[in-house]
Amino acid sequence: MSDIRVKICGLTSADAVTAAVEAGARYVGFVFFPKSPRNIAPELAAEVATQVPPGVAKVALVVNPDDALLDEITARVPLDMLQLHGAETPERVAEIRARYGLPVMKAVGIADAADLATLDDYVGVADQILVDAKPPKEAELPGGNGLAFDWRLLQGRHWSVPWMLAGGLTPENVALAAKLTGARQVDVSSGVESAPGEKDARLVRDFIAAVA
Ligand SMILES: O=C(O)c1ccccc1NCC(=O)[C@H](O)[C@H](O)COP(=O)(O)O
Repeated sequence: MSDIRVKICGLTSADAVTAAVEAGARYVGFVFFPKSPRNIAPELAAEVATQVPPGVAKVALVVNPDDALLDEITARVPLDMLQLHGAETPERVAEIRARYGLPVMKAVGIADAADLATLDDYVGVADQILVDAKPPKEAELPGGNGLAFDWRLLQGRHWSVPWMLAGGLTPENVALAAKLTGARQVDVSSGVESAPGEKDARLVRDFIAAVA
């Protein structure tokens, strides 16, 4: 048992949540970003979140959120963590953490070695960091693009907060990605879908089994 913790992100239905939980996911992610094919209404997220058992963290993914959006989501949905996936500054991360009393995971996009320095800005501010692929300039979405970065960039890197590897992970490549980077937590969205926003229960099982 490798005990790598898996986050399945972008769940949009009760069936998808059940598939993720039954397969052994330790985190389930809900995307609150209207441009995304994985966007979920707070009402539906609230409903499906109630079926998530203790021990599985319910994560709300937001992009440069204002307080009104966060007020609404946190009031309606029983959450365990906020994932900030935009250009939130360390100051804004600290503000959100203090205002909502929830752990915050800050996503940072990586394309080359220079981007790694940005991660350090959030250590000591965020509770966790999500090391993701940097989206292409023309991308509609700041994440969830199914693109990987060069995992060798992370070799020999250590952070004093828990971190998660993301970006283009699939059932086929996740074991190698974890081995090369030393990641103990991994996050996936597109790699376990049959179409954008449609989680495939078999791919979810295969992904988690690949790092079990
Ligand atoms: O998934 C989305 O649609 C999305 C929209 C806006 C910001 C982030 C988004 N997704 C991020 C993730 O699902 C993951 O945290 C991560 O980026 C992995 O995505 P993928 O490469 O698709 O596995």
